[in-house]
Amino acid sequence: MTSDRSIPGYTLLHLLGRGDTSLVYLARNSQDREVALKVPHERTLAGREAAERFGNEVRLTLQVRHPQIVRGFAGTPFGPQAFLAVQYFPEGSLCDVLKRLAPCSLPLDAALRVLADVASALTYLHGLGAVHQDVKRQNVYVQEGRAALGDLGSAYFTAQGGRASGSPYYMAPEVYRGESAGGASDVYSFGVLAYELLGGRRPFAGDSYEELMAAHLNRFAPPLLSLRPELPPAVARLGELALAKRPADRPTAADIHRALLAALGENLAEEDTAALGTADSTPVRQVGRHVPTPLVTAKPTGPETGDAGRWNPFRRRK
Ligand SMILES: Nc1ncnc2c1ncn2[C@@H]1O[C@H](COP(=O)(O)OP(=O)(O)OP(=O)(O)O)[C@@H](O)[C@H]1O
Repeated sequence: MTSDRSIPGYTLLHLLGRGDTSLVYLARNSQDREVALKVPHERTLAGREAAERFGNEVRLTLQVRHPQIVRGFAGTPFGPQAFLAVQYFPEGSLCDVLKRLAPCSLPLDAALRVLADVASALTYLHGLGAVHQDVKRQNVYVQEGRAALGDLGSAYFTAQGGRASGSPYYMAPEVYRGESAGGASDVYSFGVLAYELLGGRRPFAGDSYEELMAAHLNRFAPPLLSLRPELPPAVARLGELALAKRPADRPTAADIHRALLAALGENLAEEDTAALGTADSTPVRQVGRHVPTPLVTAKPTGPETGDAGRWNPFRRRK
Protein backbone atom coordinates (compact mmCIF):
# COMPACT_ATOMS: atom_id res chain seq x y z
CA MET A 1 0.00 0.00 0.00
CA THR A 2 2.61 2.48 1.03
CA SER A 3 5.74 3.19 -0.90
CA ASP A 4 9.10 3.38 0.79
CA ARG A 5 11.01 3.52 -2.48
CA SER A 6 13.69 6.17 -2.59
CA ILE A 7 14.06 8.29 -5.68
CA PRO A 8 17.67 9.12 -6.59
CA GLY A 9 18.39 12.83 -6.40
CA TYR A 10 15.64 13.61 -3.90
CA THR A 11 15.59 13.81 -0.14
CA LEU A 12 12.15 13.04 1.24
CA LEU A 13 11.17 15.50 3.98
CA HIS A 14 7.65 14.42 4.93
CA LEU A 15 4.42 13.05 3.54
CA LEU A 16 2.12 15.72 2.13
CA GLY A 17 -0.77 13.53 1.15
CA ARG A 18 -1.94 10.18 0.00
CA GLY A 19 -3.90 9.88 -3.23
CA ASP A 20 -5.36 6.86 -4.93
CA THR A 21 -2.50 6.78 -7.40
CA SER A 22 0.46 7.94 -5.37
CA LEU A 23 2.01 9.10 -2.16
CA VAL A 24 3.01 12.73 -2.33
CA TYR A 25 6.04 13.88 -0.36
CA LEU A 26 7.59 17.21 0.29
CA ALA A 27 11.11 16.60 -1.00
CA ARG A 28 14.28 18.51 -1.76
CA ASN A 29 15.95 18.07 -5.11
CA SER A 30 19.66 18.30 -5.90
CA GLN A 31 19.33 22.06 -6.53
CA ASP A 32 17.95 22.42 -3.00
CA ARG A 33 14.47 23.24 -4.33
CA GLU A 34 11.44 22.03 -2.42
CA VAL A 35 9.14 20.01 -4.66
CA ALA A 36 6.07 17.85 -4.28
CA LEU A 37 7.28 14.37 -5.20
CA LYS A 38 4.62 11.96 -6.42
CA VAL A 39 5.62 8.34 -6.00
CA PRO A 40 3.12 5.83 -7.35
CA HIS A 41 1.84 3.08 -5.08
CA GLU A 42 3.01 -0.46 -5.84
CA ARG A 43 -0.57 -1.26 -6.83
CA THR A 44 -0.53 1.64 -9.29
CA LEU A 45 2.55 0.23 -10.99
CA ALA A 46 1.05 -3.25 -10.94
CA GLY A 47 -2.22 -2.25 -12.63
CA ARG A 48 -2.05 -1.58 -16.34
CA GLU A 49 -4.60 1.20 -16.45
CA ALA A 50 -3.40 2.92 -13.28
CA ALA A 51 0.23 2.70 -14.39
CA GLU A 52 -0.64 4.18 -17.78
CA ARG A 53 -2.58 6.97 -16.13
CA PHE A 54 0.44 7.81 -13.96
CA GLY A 55 2.75 7.64 -16.99
CA ASN A 56 0.38 9.93 -18.87
CA GLU A 57 0.41 12.42 -16.00
CA VAL A 58 4.22 12.43 -15.97
CA ARG A 59 4.61 12.93 -19.71
CA LEU A 60 1.94 15.60 -20.11
CA THR A 61 2.96 17.51 -16.98
CA LEU A 62 6.51 17.72 -18.25
CA GLN A 63 5.36 18.70 -21.72
CA VAL A 64 3.04 21.63 -21.02
CA ARG A 65 4.13 24.94 -19.56
CA HIS A 66 1.72 27.60 -18.35
CA PRO A 67 1.71 29.73 -15.20
CA GLN A 68 -1.71 28.40 -14.23
CA ILE A 69 -0.83 24.74 -14.67
CA VAL A 70 1.07 22.94 -11.90
CA ARG A 71 4.64 22.94 -13.14
CA GLY A 72 6.48 19.66 -13.61
CA PHE A 73 10.23 19.58 -12.99
CA ALA A 74 11.26 15.98 -13.61
CA GLY A 75 9.82 12.52 -13.74
CA THR A 76 10.00 8.95 -14.89
CA PRO A 77 6.72 7.68 -16.34
CA PHE A 78 7.09 3.93 -15.87
CA GLY A 79 8.95 1.30 -13.89
CA PRO A 80 10.04 0.81 -10.31
CA GLN A 81 11.68 4.26 -10.22
CA ALA A 82 8.58 6.03 -11.52
CA PHE A 83 8.01 9.46 -9.99
CA LEU A 84 6.90 12.97 -10.79
CA ALA A 85 8.38 16.07 -9.17
CA VAL A 86 6.10 19.10 -9.37
CA GLN A 87 5.77 22.57 -7.95
CA TYR A 88 5.03 22.49 -4.22
CA PHE A 89 1.96 24.38 -3.00
CA PRO A 90 2.24 24.94 0.77
CA GLU A 91 -1.46 25.92 0.97
CA GLY A 92 -2.49 22.67 -0.71
CA SER A 93 -5.44 22.19 -3.00
CA LEU A 94 -8.51 24.39 -3.33
CA CYS A 95 -10.34 21.59 -1.53
CA ASP A 96 -7.95 21.94 1.44
CA VAL A 97 -8.35 25.73 1.39
CA LEU A 98 -12.16 25.51 1.36
CA LYS A 99 -12.13 22.99 4.21
CA ARG A 100 -10.02 25.35 6.30
CA LEU A 101 -12.37 28.24 5.50
CA ALA A 102 -15.61 26.34 6.24
CA PRO A 103 -18.29 27.33 7.10
CA CYS A 104 -17.21 30.50 5.29
CA SER A 105 -16.53 30.51 1.58
CA LEU A 106 -14.02 32.38 -0.58
CA PRO A 107 -14.64 36.13 -0.83
CA LEU A 108 -16.04 37.05 -4.24
CA ASP A 109 -12.86 38.58 -5.67
CA ALA A 110 -10.77 35.62 -4.51
CA ALA A 111 -13.23 33.18 -6.10
CA LEU A 112 -13.25 35.14 -9.37
CA ARG A 113 -9.44 35.12 -9.39
CA VAL A 114 -9.20 31.36 -8.84
CA LEU A 115 -11.78 30.76 -11.55
CA ALA A 116 -10.02 33.13 -13.97
CA ASP A 117 -6.79 31.21 -13.43
CA VAL A 118 -8.45 27.84 -14.06
CA ALA A 119 -10.16 29.25 -17.16
CA SER A 120 -6.77 30.51 -18.34
CA ALA A 121 -5.27 27.03 -17.88
CA LEU A 122 -8.13 25.46 -19.82
CA THR A 123 -7.84 28.04 -22.60
CA TYR A 124 -4.20 27.07 -22.97
CA LEU A 125 -4.86 23.31 -22.93
CA HIS A 126 -7.72 23.62 -25.40
CA GLY A 127 -5.50 25.76 -27.63
CA LEU A 128 -3.07 22.83 -27.69
CA GLY A 129 -5.90 20.54 -28.75
CA ALA A 130 -5.97 18.80 -25.37
CA VAL A 131 -8.73 18.15 -22.86
CA HIS A 132 -8.11 17.92 -19.12
CA GLN A 133 -11.07 15.72 -18.14
CA ASP A 134 -10.79 16.13 -14.39
CA VAL A 135 -11.44 19.75 -13.47
CA LYS A 136 -12.51 19.84 -9.83
CA ARG A 137 -11.49 21.58 -6.64
CA GLN A 138 -9.23 18.66 -5.60
CA ASN A 139 -7.12 19.29 -8.72
CA VAL A 140 -6.72 23.04 -8.32
CA TYR A 141 -3.75 24.19 -6.23
CA VAL A 142 -3.58 27.58 -4.62
CA GLN A 143 -0.75 29.88 -3.63
CA GLU A 144 -1.16 33.44 -2.41
CA GLY A 145 -4.52 33.83 -4.08
CA ARG A 146 -3.45 32.44 -7.45
CA ALA A 147 -4.50 29.04 -8.74
CA ALA A 148 -2.92 26.35 -10.89
CA LEU A 149 -4.64 23.36 -12.45
CA GLY A 150 -2.99 20.02 -11.75
CA ASP A 151 -3.44 16.29 -12.34
CA LEU A 152 -3.10 15.74 -16.07
CA GLY A 153 -3.46 11.97 -15.64
CA SER A 154 -6.73 11.85 -17.59
CA ALA A 155 -5.80 14.52 -20.14
CA TYR A 156 -5.21 13.71 -23.78
CA PHE A 157 -4.87 15.30 -27.19
CA THR A 158 -8.20 15.00 -28.94
CA ALA A 159 -6.54 14.45 -32.35
CA GLN A 160 -5.00 11.30 -30.96
CA GLY A 161 -8.13 10.02 -29.29
CA GLY A 162 -8.66 9.00 -25.73
CA ARG A 163 -11.16 7.72 -23.29
CA ALA A 164 -13.91 9.97 -21.95
CA SER A 165 -13.78 10.10 -18.19
CA GLY A 166 -14.35 12.39 -15.26
CA SER A 167 -15.52 12.69 -11.68
CA PRO A 168 -19.24 12.10 -11.21
CA TYR A 169 -20.00 15.39 -9.45
CA TYR A 170 -18.33 17.25 -12.30
CA MET A 171 -18.96 15.10 -15.38
CA ALA A 172 -20.68 16.59 -18.42
CA PRO A 173 -23.89 14.98 -19.76
CA GLU A 174 -22.15 13.80 -22.93
CA VAL A 175 -19.48 12.05 -20.84
CA TYR A 176 -22.19 10.35 -18.78
CA ARG A 177 -23.71 9.20 -22.07
CA GLY A 178 -20.40 7.70 -23.16
CA GLU A 179 -19.85 10.15 -25.99
CA SER A 180 -16.45 11.62 -26.69
CA ALA A 181 -15.22 14.44 -24.48
CA GLY A 182 -14.06 17.78 -25.84
CA GLY A 183 -13.11 21.18 -24.55
CA ALA A 184 -16.81 21.81 -23.88
CA SER A 185 -16.82 18.88 -21.43
CA ASP A 186 -14.06 20.63 -19.44
CA VAL A 187 -16.11 23.82 -19.59
CA TYR A 188 -19.02 21.94 -18.02
CA SER A 189 -16.79 20.67 -15.18
CA PHE A 190 -15.52 24.22 -14.82
CA GLY A 191 -19.17 25.33 -14.58
CA VAL A 192 -19.69 22.95 -11.65
CA LEU A 193 -16.56 24.32 -9.96
CA ALA A 194 -17.72 27.90 -10.59
CA TYR A 195 -21.16 27.09 -9.19
CA GLU A 196 -19.55 25.65 -6.05
CA LEU A 197 -17.27 28.64 -5.53
CA LEU A 198 -19.77 31.35 -6.41
CA GLY A 199 -23.02 29.73 -5.30
CA GLY A 200 -21.68 27.99 -2.19
CA ARG A 201 -23.21 24.62 -3.10
CA ARG A 202 -23.08 21.99 -5.78
CA PRO A 203 -25.44 22.45 -8.73
CA PHE A 204 -26.48 18.80 -8.62
CA ALA A 205 -26.68 16.34 -5.76
CA GLY A 206 -27.33 12.63 -5.60
CA ASP A 207 -26.83 9.68 -3.30
CA SER A 208 -25.68 7.33 -6.02
CA TYR A 209 -23.93 7.41 -9.36
CA GLU A 210 -27.29 6.88 -11.08
CA GLU A 211 -28.96 9.76 -9.22
CA LEU A 212 -26.09 12.06 -10.11
CA MET A 213 -26.23 10.98 -13.73
CA ALA A 214 -29.99 11.66 -13.86
CA ALA A 215 -29.46 15.10 -12.34
CA HIS A 216 -26.67 16.07 -14.74
CA LEU A 217 -28.66 14.80 -17.71
CA ASN A 218 -32.09 16.19 -16.88
CA ARG A 219 -32.15 18.82 -14.14
CA PHE A 220 -31.36 22.51 -14.09
CA ALA A 221 -29.62 24.19 -11.19
CA PRO A 222 -31.12 27.31 -9.55
CA PRO A 223 -29.76 30.54 -11.08
CA LEU A 224 -26.47 31.61 -9.54
CA LEU A 225 -27.82 35.12 -8.97
CA SER A 226 -30.52 33.67 -6.71
CA LEU A 227 -27.74 32.23 -4.54
CA ARG A 228 -25.35 35.20 -4.70
CA PRO A 229 -27.10 38.37 -5.88
CA GLU A 230 -23.92 40.47 -5.83
CA LEU A 231 -22.36 38.43 -8.65
CA PRO A 232 -21.51 40.35 -11.82
CA PRO A 233 -24.45 39.40 -14.10
CA ALA A 234 -22.15 38.51 -17.03
CA VAL A 235 -20.22 36.07 -14.86
CA ALA A 236 -23.41 34.52 -13.47
CA ARG A 237 -24.78 34.12 -16.99
CA LEU A 238 -21.59 32.49 -18.34
CA GLY A 239 -21.39 30.27 -15.26
CA GLU A 240 -24.88 28.99 -15.99
CA LEU A 241 -24.24 28.62 -19.71
CA ALA A 242 -21.18 26.52 -18.88
CA LEU A 243 -23.67 24.00 -17.44
CA ALA A 244 -25.71 23.83 -20.66
CA LYS A 245 -26.77 20.26 -21.42
CA ARG A 246 -25.62 20.51 -25.04
CA PRO A 247 -21.87 21.06 -25.54
CA ALA A 248 -22.50 23.46 -28.43
CA ASP A 249 -24.48 25.78 -26.14
CA ARG A 250 -21.57 26.28 -23.74
CA PRO A 251 -19.15 29.21 -23.93
CA THR A 252 -15.49 28.49 -24.57
CA ALA A 253 -12.92 28.60 -21.79
CA ALA A 254 -11.52 31.72 -23.52
CA ASP A 255 -14.94 33.46 -23.36
CA ILE A 256 -15.18 32.66 -19.68
CA HIS A 257 -11.62 33.77 -19.01
CA ARG A 258 -12.26 37.14 -20.67
CA ALA A 259 -15.50 37.66 -18.71
CA LEU A 260 -13.80 36.83 -15.41
CA LEU A 261 -10.90 39.18 -16.12
CA ALA A 262 -13.38 41.93 -17.02
CA ALA A 263 -15.18 41.31 -13.72
CA LEU A 264 -11.81 41.68 -11.98
CA GLY A 265 -11.16 44.89 -13.93
CA GLU A 266 -8.35 43.41 -16.00
CA ASN A 267 -7.58 42.69 -19.63
CA LEU A 268 -6.31 39.58 -21.28
CA ALA A 269 -2.51 39.43 -21.00
CA GLU A 270 -0.62 39.22 -24.26
CA GLU A 271 0.75 35.78 -23.55
CA ASP A 272 -2.79 34.49 -23.01
CA THR A 273 -3.89 35.95 -26.33
CA ALA A 274 -0.99 34.15 -27.97
CA ALA A 275 -1.88 30.93 -26.19
CA LEU A 276 -5.36 30.99 -27.71
CA GLY A 277 -4.18 30.02 -31.15
CA THR A 278 -0.46 29.55 -31.39
CA ALA A 279 0.55 27.31 -28.55
CA ASP A 280 3.32 25.03 -29.63
CA SER A 281 3.15 21.40 -28.66
CA THR A 282 4.53 18.20 -29.97
CA PRO A 283 2.01 15.62 -28.87
CA VAL A 284 3.58 12.85 -26.89
CA ARG A 285 3.33 9.26 -27.99
CA GLN A 286 0.06 7.91 -26.73
CA VAL A 287 -0.02 4.58 -25.03
CA GLY A 288 -2.58 2.07 -23.88
CA ARG A 289 -5.65 3.79 -22.60
CA HIS A 290 -5.07 6.75 -24.90
CA VAL A 291 -5.44 4.99 -28.18
CA PRO A 292 -8.87 5.59 -29.68
CA THR A 293 -11.35 3.28 -28.05
CA PRO A 294 -14.96 2.60 -28.89
CA LEU A 295 -16.95 4.50 -26.35
CA VAL A 296 -19.54 2.84 -24.22
CA THR A 297 -21.54 4.39 -21.43
CA ALA A 298 -18.91 6.24 -19.45
CA LYS A 299 -17.77 4.90 -16.18
CA PRO A 300 -15.67 7.06 -13.92
CA THR A 301 -12.14 5.99 -14.73
CA GLY A 302 -10.03 6.21 -11.68
CA PRO A 303 -9.99 6.09 -7.96
CA GLU A 304 -10.46 9.34 -6.23
CA THR A 305 -9.91 11.19 -3.08
CA GLY A 306 -12.42 12.93 -0.93
CA ASP A 307 -15.96 13.45 -2.03
CA ALA A 308 -15.82 13.59 -5.80
CA GLY A 309 -14.38 10.30 -6.94
CA ARG A 310 -13.67 9.27 -10.50
CA TRP A 311 -14.56 5.66 -9.79
CA ASN A 312 -16.98 5.84 -6.94
CA PRO A 313 -17.98 9.21 -5.55
CA PHE A 314 -19.37 7.63 -2.41
CA ARG A 315 -16.24 5.80 -1.33
CA ARG A 316 -13.97 7.80 0.90
CA ARG A 317 -10.34 6.85 0.65
CA LYS A 318 -8.78 9.56 2.73
N1 LIG B 1 1.89 20.03 -5.68
C1 LIG B 1 1.43 19.78 -4.44
N2 LIG B 1 1.69 20.63 -3.42
C2 LIG B 1 1.23 20.37 -2.18
N3 LIG B 1 0.49 19.29 -1.84
C3 LIG B 1 0.22 18.41 -2.82
C4 LIG B 1 0.66 18.59 -4.15
N4 LIG B 1 0.23 17.56 -4.91
C5 LIG B 1 -0.45 16.77 -4.08
N5 LIG B 1 -0.47 17.25 -2.82
C6 LIG B 1 -1.11 16.64 -1.65
O1 LIG B 1 -1.13 15.25 -1.82
C7 LIG B 1 -2.50 14.78 -1.85
C8 LIG B 1 -2.60 13.66 -2.87
O2 LIG B 1 -2.31 14.20 -4.14
P1 LIG B 1 -3.11 13.71 -5.42
O3 LIG B 1 -4.57 13.77 -5.13
O4 LIG B 1 -2.60 14.45 -6.59
O5 LIG B 1 -2.66 12.19 -5.44
P2 LIG B 1 -2.71 11.18 -6.64
O6 LIG B 1 -2.73 9.81 -6.02
O7 LIG B 1 -1.59 11.46 -7.59
O8 LIG B 1 -4.03 11.55 -7.41
P3 LIG B 1 -5.43 10.76 -7.43
O9 LIG B 1 -5.85 10.53 -5.99
O10 LIG B 1 -6.30 11.74 -8.15
O11 LIG B 1 -5.19 9.49 -8.16
C9 LIG B 1 -3.33 16.00 -2.20
O12 LIG B 1 -4.63 15.89 -1.70
C10 LIG B 1 -2.55 17.11 -1.51
O13 LIG B 1 -2.91 17.17 -0.13
